[in-house]
Amino acid sequence: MDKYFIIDFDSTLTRVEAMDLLASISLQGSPKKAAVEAKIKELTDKGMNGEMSFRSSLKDRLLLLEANKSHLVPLIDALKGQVSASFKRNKDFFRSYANQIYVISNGFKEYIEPIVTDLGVLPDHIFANQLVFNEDGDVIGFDEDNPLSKDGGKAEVIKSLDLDGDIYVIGDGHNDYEIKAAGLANKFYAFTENVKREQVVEKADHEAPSLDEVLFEQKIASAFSYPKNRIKVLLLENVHPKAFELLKNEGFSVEVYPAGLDEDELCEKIKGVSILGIRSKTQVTKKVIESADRLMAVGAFCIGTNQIDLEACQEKGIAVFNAPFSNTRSVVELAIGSIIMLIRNIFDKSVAMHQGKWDKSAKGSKEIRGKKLGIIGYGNIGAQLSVLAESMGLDVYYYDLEEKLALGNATKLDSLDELLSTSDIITLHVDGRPENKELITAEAFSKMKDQVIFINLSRGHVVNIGDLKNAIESKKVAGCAVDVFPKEPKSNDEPFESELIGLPNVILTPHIGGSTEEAQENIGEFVPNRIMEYINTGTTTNSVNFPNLQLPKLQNAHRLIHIHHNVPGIIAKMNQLFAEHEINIVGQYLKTNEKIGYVITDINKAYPQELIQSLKNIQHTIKFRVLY
Ligand SMILES: NC(=O)c1ccc[n+]([C@@H]2O[C@H](COP(=O)([O-])OP(=O)(O)OC[C@H]3O[C@@H](n4cnc5c(N)ncnc54)[C@H](O)[C@@H]3O)[C@@H](O)[C@H]2O)c1
Ligand SMILES: O=C(O)CC[C@@H](O)C(=O)O
Repeated sequence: MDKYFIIDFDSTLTRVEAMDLLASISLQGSPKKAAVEAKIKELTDKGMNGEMSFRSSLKDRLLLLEANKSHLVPLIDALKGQVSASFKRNKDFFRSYANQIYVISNGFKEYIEPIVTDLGVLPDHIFANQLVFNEDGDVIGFDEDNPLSKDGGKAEVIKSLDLDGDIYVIGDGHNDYEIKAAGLANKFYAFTENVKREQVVEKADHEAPSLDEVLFEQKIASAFSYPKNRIKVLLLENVHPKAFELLKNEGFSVEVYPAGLDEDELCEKIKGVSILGIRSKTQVTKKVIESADRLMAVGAFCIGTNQIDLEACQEKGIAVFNAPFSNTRSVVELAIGSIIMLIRNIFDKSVAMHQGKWDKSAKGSKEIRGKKLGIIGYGNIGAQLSVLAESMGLDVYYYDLEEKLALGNATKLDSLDELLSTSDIITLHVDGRPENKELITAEAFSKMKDQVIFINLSRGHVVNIGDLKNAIESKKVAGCAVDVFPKEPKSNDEPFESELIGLPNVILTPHIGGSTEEAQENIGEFVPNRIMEYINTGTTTNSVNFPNLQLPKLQNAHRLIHIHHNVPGIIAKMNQLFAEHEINIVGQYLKTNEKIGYVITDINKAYPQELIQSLKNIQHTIKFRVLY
């Protein structure tokens, strides 16, 4: 039995309503423009939602337009750039099914035809209204004999086509649903890539957020082996809206949640999720990973990844990405600001002023110039701080577990103890690895100079808070800034509790070292781009737990991704299978780390399903994915 596809034009095949676009062209420069456009939009929606008869909606809109034949050229040009993304990428479908595809629209043939014939729709498979012009070329109406100018017109046209086969309707409006309601279609797909009309979706047999979804459902080859809208993304902890926008535009189904989730909540929520986005609060534990049934990637929308069980992710073939330097500068600036505020006791002075107390005195206030700044952890943040601090006259010392290049005139110290005893100001910029738990305890404080300034913008568990409190109370520490805490509230609605509350010359901030608009927007762009690269091409650049592979763009080939435990002989077994199936390898890329091997194989021939199964069955396989 043949399959026929009836496709709507406005807001389905193109992202926009052509009449809205025509209005903005024809009313260009007119003082009425905004008001008329709004009215046209309202009439379009009413017609599409079924709140108003279609014919009246069309008539009223045309009257408002004041359009002329000359406006059609720029309209067609503009529409060419507005073809829906999933239609654009599935040109093969239009070619292969040309005899079975019809575009039936209540819009106008004058602009529909040039757009859809470009896609490969046959001219005699296009049904639409026709404009009527006067001798000056002004639009004065439409051909009222055309069935598509009437309510129920689409059904009438389809009936007249007398198609012998199954009929599938793809559209966003009530008038598309009417075809199914008239008993003329086997299925109505509510197309929601551009606009989602709840009243229409409710009545549809299937919601199609893209053409890929329709093709997947119909078992027809599509540009994507798996429709992106079936890939669920869960974004927690209020990540920047940019991330939502990018992932949504990519076609994924994205859910956002403003706060963090605890382990049990996340174990529940993670089911069906392919991409998880978190910040520093959500703990992605082994239990969470074990509950995840579809997870492919985790995005840490921050620098630190200590909140993620990276090994458990590796074991399940889940790639983890972060933003290693998007908020570096913000943390450094806060460190500099804190140093100056603390060394001058500014916060306490300011609080006193707010209480009406004037305490003009230089006692305990110092310049930073010439003071010894000790940086523990000379990574991206530590090193950048070193440069800025030096330019402000601080004498920089650092200690790092790894060999690091000293920037400017900074002095590398060989032990933590040496740094503790040398520095007037100590600032922590180590990562949150478990071994750093309580790196700074009473013992460390006892090795510091008296009246030291102490700053922790790294991770809460790195410092024993009780010991810090004692050091402040005993005046060992003259001032401190703490941005990170062993226990932090999950959201802004939870109260903050700490032994440090109320202590003198102590700046407490709610883990906002990296929370600037610039940094968050940067992160909101950086992490989704890494994840999308991974999902679309297999590239793992910047992954923190996968071997990093930068892959070439794929052309006319299929890409197979195989993730396995790093044991000898896997690639030989894979290639033996390719040889057995007489499949030519056009590119193969392998990279391993201590735990896993990551192999990408590009092949130039359609692959049989048995090959896929055999590749999955290779012992030590963790995950297998076909990209195209
Ligand atoms: N407060 C915030 O909002 C905020 C923002 C960004 C980053 N951070 C924290 O800052 C940390 C550092 O960020 P980064 O980008 O500089 O990371 P990084 O990985 O570039 O640098 C960390 C450095 O610390 C060193 N290190 C680790 N443990 C050490 C130890 N015990 N003694 C000495 N050196 C040690 C490492 O060798 C590395 O050079 C992040 O891991 C994150 O936890 C906090
Ligand atoms: O924004 C966050 O939640 C964490 C910021 C910071 O700790 C980081 O690791 O980048």
